[in-house]
Amino acid sequence: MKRGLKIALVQLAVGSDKAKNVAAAVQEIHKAKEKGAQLVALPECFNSPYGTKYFEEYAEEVPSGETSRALSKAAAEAGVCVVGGTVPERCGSRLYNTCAVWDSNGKLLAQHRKIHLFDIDIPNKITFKESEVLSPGDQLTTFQFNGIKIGLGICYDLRFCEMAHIMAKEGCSLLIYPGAFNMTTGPKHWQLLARARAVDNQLWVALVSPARDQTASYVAWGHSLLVDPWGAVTGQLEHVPDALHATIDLNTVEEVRSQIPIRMQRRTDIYDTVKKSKQ
Ligand SMILES: NC(=O)CCC(=O)C(=O)O
Repeated sequence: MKRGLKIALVQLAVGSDKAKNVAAAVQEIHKAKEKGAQLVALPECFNSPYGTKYFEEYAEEVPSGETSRALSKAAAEAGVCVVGGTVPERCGSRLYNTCAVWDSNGKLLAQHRKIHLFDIDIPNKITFKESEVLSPGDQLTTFQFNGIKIGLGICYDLRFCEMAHIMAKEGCSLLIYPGAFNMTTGPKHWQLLARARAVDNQLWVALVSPARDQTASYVAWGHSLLVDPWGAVTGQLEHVPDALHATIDLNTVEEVRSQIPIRMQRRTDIYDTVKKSKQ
């Protein structure tokens, strides 16, 4: 018997008009529902241009801000789970890069703050320092929807294999990363990292990017994609606004895990990946 979850990865065009960005997201959630999606995932930084100079201006409280309220309402009206990409979140004097997840009644299911901030310096290519304005989150985030345990990461979080490994160990069959790689690292690492996390952990991996805007100060790579637990890319968009529809088949997770049983073959007497509990 096929046990599946129908998902839509929505590669939104993001501009400087916040209300327009949010309205476009709401419209795409309804469109995805019409095409049969049960879970709709949006990109990193979908209500604001991506860049440290924008975060303060576009930031809102989560879940009480206007973007959260619009997504919660859209999730309830469409009757779908919404993995709400990310927004710059204001919490007291701090800003975070945050993904909120809404169930099909519009109730907040999960809230993940990006743990690994995007601070890189590739001379003559790209220098970016999220930590100039953002604070890092300090916990891993998983949630259940329709009997499937799903783990969340945000963009640069994808580079950290320990995080994915722990979420897999905690029972996740699907990891979703709203992300916005760029024109330097995107072609080199975007698909490679998604396939690596999928094959290492024998689960589904979905990456959701904004569409590319050549006029933006940060040009996103696009290419939202889905990788299966064998490490095969089962669907990938180009760089223009679009949506990827697919079914997450849980049988594939069990098939790979039983046929290649690395989960039982780890030499944890020699090494381990442990989750530290917060004091
Ligand atoms: N928004 C991000 O975290 C970008 C990450 C990225 O581009 C990378 O190469 O990593």
